[in-house]
Amino acid sequence: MRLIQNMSTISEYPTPDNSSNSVIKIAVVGGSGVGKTALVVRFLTRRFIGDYERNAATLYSREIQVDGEQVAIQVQDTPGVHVGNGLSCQDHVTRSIQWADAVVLVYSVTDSRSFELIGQLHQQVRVLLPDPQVPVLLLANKAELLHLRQVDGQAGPRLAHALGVAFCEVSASESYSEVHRAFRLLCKGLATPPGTATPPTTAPEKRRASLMPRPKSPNMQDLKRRFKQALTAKVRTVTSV
Ligand SMILES: Nc1nc2c(ncn2[C@@H]2O[C@H](COP(=O)(O)OP(=O)(O)OP(=O)(O)O)[C@@H](O)[C@H]2O)c(=O)[nH]1
Repeated sequence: MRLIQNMSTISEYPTPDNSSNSVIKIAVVGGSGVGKTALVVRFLTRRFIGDYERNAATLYSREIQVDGEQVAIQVQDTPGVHVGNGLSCQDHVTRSIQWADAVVLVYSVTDSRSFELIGQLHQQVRVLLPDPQVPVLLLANKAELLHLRQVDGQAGPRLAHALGVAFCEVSASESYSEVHRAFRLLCKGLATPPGTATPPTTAPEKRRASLMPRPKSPNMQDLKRRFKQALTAKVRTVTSV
Protein backbone atom coordinates (compact mmCIF):
# COMPACT_ATOMS: atom_id res chain seq x y z
CA MET A 1 0.00 0.00 0.00
CA ARG A 2 1.50 3.33 -0.95
CA LEU A 3 1.63 6.15 1.55
CA ILE A 4 -1.38 8.38 1.40
CA GLN A 5 -1.02 11.97 2.53
CA ASN A 6 -3.44 13.63 4.97
CA MET A 7 -4.53 10.33 6.36
CA SER A 8 -3.13 8.13 9.04
CA THR A 9 -2.91 4.44 8.43
CA ILE A 10 -3.06 2.99 11.91
CA SER A 11 -2.31 -0.67 11.74
CA GLU A 12 -3.12 -3.83 9.89
CA TYR A 13 -5.81 -4.86 12.33
CA PRO A 14 -7.89 -3.04 14.87
CA THR A 15 -7.95 -4.28 18.41
CA PRO A 16 -11.65 -4.66 19.14
CA ASP A 17 -11.87 -3.04 22.57
CA ASN A 18 -9.36 -0.25 22.87
CA SER A 19 -10.79 2.38 20.57
CA SER A 20 -12.53 5.47 21.84
CA ASN A 21 -16.27 5.46 22.09
CA SER A 22 -16.54 8.59 19.96
CA VAL A 23 -15.05 6.88 16.92
CA ILE A 24 -17.31 5.54 14.19
CA LYS A 25 -15.90 2.25 12.94
CA ILE A 26 -16.69 1.16 9.39
CA ALA A 27 -15.76 -2.16 7.78
CA VAL A 28 -15.58 -2.20 3.98
CA VAL A 29 -15.94 -5.72 2.57
CA GLY A 30 -16.50 -7.28 -0.83
CA GLY A 31 -14.94 -9.25 -3.66
CA SER A 32 -11.42 -8.76 -4.90
CA GLY A 33 -10.74 -5.82 -7.21
CA VAL A 34 -14.15 -4.20 -6.78
CA GLY A 35 -12.50 -0.94 -5.73
CA LYS A 36 -12.67 -1.08 -1.92
CA THR A 37 -9.34 0.69 -1.44
CA ALA A 38 -10.11 3.21 -4.18
CA LEU A 39 -13.45 4.02 -2.52
CA VAL A 40 -12.01 4.40 0.98
CA VAL A 41 -9.15 6.59 -0.24
CA ARG A 42 -11.52 8.65 -2.39
CA PHE A 43 -13.80 9.21 0.60
CA LEU A 44 -11.00 10.12 3.00
CA THR A 45 -8.71 12.17 0.73
CA ARG A 46 -11.00 13.22 -2.17
CA ARG A 47 -8.45 11.72 -4.54
CA PHE A 48 -8.72 8.78 -6.89
CA ILE A 49 -5.55 6.76 -7.06
CA GLY A 50 -5.89 4.11 -9.72
CA ASP A 51 -3.16 1.69 -8.78
CA TYR A 52 -2.93 -0.27 -5.56
CA GLU A 53 -1.18 -3.35 -4.39
CA ARG A 54 -3.56 -6.07 -3.27
CA ASN A 55 -4.98 -5.13 0.03
CA ALA A 56 -3.85 -7.05 3.10
CA ALA A 57 -6.23 -5.27 5.48
CA THR A 58 -5.55 -1.65 6.33
CA LEU A 59 -7.13 0.56 8.94
CA TYR A 60 -7.50 4.25 8.15
CA SER A 61 -8.30 6.99 10.60
CA ARG A 62 -9.68 10.43 9.89
CA GLU A 63 -11.93 13.17 11.20
CA ILE A 64 -14.82 14.24 8.99
CA GLN A 65 -17.74 16.64 9.18
CA VAL A 66 -21.21 15.12 9.43
CA ASP A 67 -23.97 17.73 9.53
CA GLY A 68 -21.58 20.34 10.85
CA GLU A 69 -20.21 18.06 13.54
CA GLN A 70 -16.62 16.85 13.64
CA VAL A 71 -16.68 13.05 13.77
CA ALA A 72 -13.73 10.70 14.15
CA ILE A 73 -13.96 7.66 11.94
CA GLN A 74 -11.91 4.55 11.38
CA VAL A 75 -12.32 2.62 8.15
CA GLN A 76 -11.15 -0.96 7.87
CA ASP A 77 -10.36 -1.82 4.25
CA THR A 78 -10.45 -5.63 4.10
CA PRO A 79 -8.86 -8.04 1.62
CA GLY A 80 -11.11 -9.20 -1.21
CA VAL A 81 -13.10 -12.35 -0.59
CA HIS A 82 -13.47 -15.19 -3.08
CA VAL A 83 -15.96 -17.99 -3.30
CA GLY A 84 -14.46 -21.42 -3.01
CA ASN A 85 -15.24 -23.84 -0.28
CA GLY A 86 -17.07 -21.15 1.63
CA LEU A 87 -15.66 -17.63 1.57
CA SER A 88 -11.90 -17.20 1.62
CA CYS A 89 -10.40 -14.44 3.82
CA GLN A 90 -13.13 -15.46 6.23
CA ASP A 91 -11.00 -14.70 9.26
CA HIS A 92 -10.07 -11.17 8.19
CA VAL A 93 -13.60 -10.34 7.22
CA THR A 94 -15.06 -11.84 10.37
CA ARG A 95 -12.78 -9.82 12.63
CA SER A 96 -13.47 -6.60 10.77
CA ILE A 97 -17.22 -7.05 10.83
CA GLN A 98 -17.22 -7.92 14.54
CA TRP A 99 -15.27 -4.75 15.25
CA ALA A 100 -17.45 -2.42 13.18
CA ASP A 101 -20.32 -0.05 13.98
CA ALA A 102 -21.35 -0.05 10.32
CA VAL A 103 -20.59 -2.14 7.24
CA VAL A 104 -20.20 -1.32 3.55
CA LEU A 105 -20.75 -4.27 1.19
CA VAL A 106 -19.08 -3.43 -2.12
CA TYR A 107 -19.49 -4.98 -5.54
CA SER A 108 -18.43 -3.85 -8.96
CA VAL A 109 -21.10 -3.46 -11.65
CA THR A 110 -18.52 -4.91 -14.07
CA ASP A 111 -18.18 -8.16 -12.11
CA SER A 112 -21.26 -10.31 -11.62
CA ARG A 113 -19.37 -12.70 -9.30
CA SER A 114 -18.73 -9.85 -6.90
CA PHE A 115 -22.47 -9.17 -6.90
CA GLU A 116 -23.26 -12.84 -6.25
CA LEU A 117 -21.04 -12.72 -3.15
CA ILE A 118 -23.15 -10.07 -1.49
CA GLY A 119 -25.85 -12.42 -0.21
CA GLN A 120 -23.30 -14.55 1.69
CA LEU A 121 -21.47 -11.52 3.01
CA HIS A 122 -24.68 -9.98 4.22
CA GLN A 123 -25.61 -13.23 5.97
CA GLN A 124 -22.26 -13.14 7.73
CA VAL A 125 -22.84 -9.53 8.79
CA ARG A 126 -26.22 -10.39 10.27
CA VAL A 127 -24.80 -13.36 12.17
CA LEU A 128 -21.87 -11.38 13.57
CA LEU A 129 -23.81 -8.16 14.16
CA PRO A 130 -27.37 -9.32 14.83
CA ASP A 131 -28.53 -5.89 15.99
CA PRO A 132 -30.78 -4.77 13.08
CA GLN A 133 -29.91 -1.15 13.90
CA VAL A 134 -26.32 -1.61 12.67
CA PRO A 135 -26.24 0.35 9.39
CA VAL A 136 -25.32 -1.62 6.29
CA LEU A 137 -24.78 -0.02 2.90
CA LEU A 138 -24.72 -1.92 -0.38
CA LEU A 139 -22.34 0.01 -2.62
CA ALA A 140 -22.10 -0.63 -6.35
CA ASN A 141 -18.84 0.70 -7.80
CA LYS A 142 -17.37 1.41 -11.29
CA ALA A 143 -20.69 2.81 -12.51
CA GLU A 144 -19.02 4.79 -15.31
CA LEU A 145 -17.87 1.62 -17.10
CA LEU A 146 -21.12 1.32 -19.04
CA HIS A 147 -19.69 -0.89 -21.80
CA LEU A 148 -18.38 -3.40 -19.24
CA ARG A 149 -21.47 -3.59 -17.09
CA GLN A 150 -22.46 -7.10 -16.04
CA VAL A 151 -24.85 -6.26 -13.21
CA ASP A 152 -28.14 -4.73 -14.27
CA GLY A 153 -28.87 -1.28 -12.84
CA GLN A 154 -32.05 -2.52 -11.13
CA ALA A 155 -30.43 -5.59 -9.55
CA GLY A 156 -28.58 -3.62 -6.87
CA PRO A 157 -31.58 -1.67 -5.55
CA ARG A 158 -33.70 -4.86 -5.68
CA LEU A 159 -31.17 -6.80 -3.63
CA ALA A 160 -30.74 -3.93 -1.16
CA HIS A 161 -34.51 -3.81 -0.70
CA ALA A 162 -34.68 -7.57 -0.14
CA LEU A 163 -31.86 -7.42 2.43
CA GLY A 164 -33.24 -4.31 4.11
CA VAL A 165 -30.08 -2.25 3.60
CA ALA A 166 -29.30 1.13 2.00
CA PHE A 167 -28.03 1.28 -1.58
CA CYS A 168 -25.81 3.63 -3.60
CA GLU A 169 -24.24 3.28 -7.02
CA VAL A 170 -21.03 5.25 -7.48
CA SER A 171 -17.88 5.60 -9.48
CA ALA A 172 -14.80 6.00 -7.32
CA SER A 173 -12.86 7.15 -10.37
CA GLU A 174 -15.37 9.73 -11.61
CA SER A 175 -17.07 11.25 -8.61
CA TYR A 176 -15.88 12.23 -5.16
CA SER A 177 -19.29 13.65 -4.25
CA GLU A 178 -21.13 10.36 -4.92
CA VAL A 179 -18.68 8.43 -2.78
CA HIS A 180 -18.77 11.05 -0.05
CA ARG A 181 -22.59 11.04 -0.03
CA ALA A 182 -22.68 7.25 0.26
CA PHE A 183 -20.33 7.15 3.26
CA ARG A 184 -22.03 10.11 4.89
CA LEU A 185 -25.35 8.34 4.60
CA LEU A 186 -23.82 5.53 6.58
CA CYS A 187 -22.20 7.79 9.21
CA LYS A 188 -25.26 9.96 9.69
CA GLY A 189 -27.16 7.59 11.94
CA LEU A 190 -24.06 6.90 14.01
CA ALA A 191 -22.87 10.42 14.71
CA THR A 192 -23.76 11.45 18.24
CA PRO A 193 -25.90 14.61 18.18
CA PRO A 194 -24.20 17.63 19.81
CA GLY A 195 -24.60 17.70 23.57
CA THR A 196 -25.43 14.01 23.85
CA ALA A 197 -21.93 12.57 23.71
CA THR A 198 -21.63 9.31 25.61
CA PRO A 199 -18.98 9.28 28.36
CA PRO A 200 -15.67 7.79 27.15
CA THR A 201 -15.89 5.01 29.71
CA THR A 202 -18.96 3.56 28.01
CA ALA A 203 -18.25 0.38 26.07
CA PRO A 204 -18.70 0.61 22.27
CA GLU A 205 -21.57 -1.88 22.46
CA LYS A 206 -23.43 0.58 24.66
CA ARG A 207 -23.25 3.29 21.99
CA ARG A 208 -24.69 0.90 19.45
CA ALA A 209 -27.35 -0.09 21.93
CA SER A 210 -28.19 3.57 22.54
CA LEU A 211 -29.41 3.73 18.94
CA MET A 212 -31.99 1.04 19.63
CA PRO A 213 -35.42 1.86 21.02
CA ARG A 214 -35.26 1.51 24.78
CA PRO A 215 -37.61 -0.93 26.46
CA LYS A 216 -40.16 0.80 28.67
CA SER A 217 -38.89 1.06 32.23
CA PRO A 218 -40.80 -1.27 34.57
CA ASN A 219 -43.39 0.35 36.77
CA MET A 220 -42.50 -0.66 40.35
CA GLN A 221 -46.08 -0.40 41.59
CA ASP A 222 -47.25 -2.66 38.79
CA LEU A 223 -44.46 -5.16 39.46
CA LYS A 224 -45.31 -5.27 43.19
CA ARG A 225 -48.98 -5.77 42.38
CA ARG A 226 -48.24 -8.62 39.96
CA PHE A 227 -45.86 -10.23 42.46
CA LYS A 228 -48.53 -10.06 45.17
CA GLN A 229 -51.12 -11.56 42.81
CA ALA A 230 -48.79 -14.43 41.94
CA LEU A 231 -48.14 -15.16 45.63
CA THR A 232 -51.83 -15.08 46.46
CA ALA A 233 -52.60 -17.47 43.60
CA LYS A 234 -49.91 -19.86 44.86
CA VAL A 235 -51.27 -19.73 48.41
CA ARG A 236 -54.75 -20.43 47.03
CA THR A 237 -53.48 -23.43 45.09
CA VAL A 238 -51.69 -24.82 48.14
CA THR A 239 -54.67 -24.33 50.44
CA SER A 240 -57.12 -25.88 47.95
CA VAL A 241 -55.10 -29.17 47.73
N1 LIG B 1 -12.83 2.41 -14.00
C1 LIG B 1 -12.83 2.33 -12.67
N2 LIG B 1 -11.86 1.64 -12.05
C2 LIG B 1 -11.89 1.60 -10.69
C3 LIG B 1 -12.89 2.22 -9.93
N3 LIG B 1 -12.64 1.97 -8.63
C4 LIG B 1 -11.54 1.21 -8.59
N4 LIG B 1 -11.09 0.98 -9.83
C5 LIG B 1 -9.92 0.18 -10.25
O1 LIG B 1 -10.15 -1.17 -9.88
C6 LIG B 1 -8.94 -1.80 -9.52
C7 LIG B 1 -9.06 -2.41 -8.15
O2 LIG B 1 -9.23 -1.37 -7.21
P1 LIG B 1 -8.88 -1.57 -5.67
O3 LIG B 1 -9.31 -0.36 -4.96
O4 LIG B 1 -7.48 -2.01 -5.50
O5 LIG B 1 -9.86 -2.81 -5.34
P2 LIG B 1 -9.96 -3.67 -4.01
O6 LIG B 1 -11.38 -4.04 -3.90
O7 LIG B 1 -9.36 -2.91 -2.86
O8 LIG B 1 -9.09 -4.95 -4.39
P3 LIG B 1 -8.35 -6.03 -3.40
O9 LIG B 1 -7.21 -5.32 -2.76
O10 LIG B 1 -7.90 -7.10 -4.37
O11 LIG B 1 -9.36 -6.53 -2.46
C8 LIG B 1 -7.86 -0.71 -9.58
O12 LIG B 1 -7.20 -0.83 -10.83
C9 LIG B 1 -8.65 0.58 -9.52
O13 LIG B 1 -8.01 1.62 -10.23
C10 LIG B 1 -13.91 2.94 -10.61
O14 LIG B 1 -14.83 3.53 -10.06
N5 LIG B 1 -13.82 2.96 -11.99
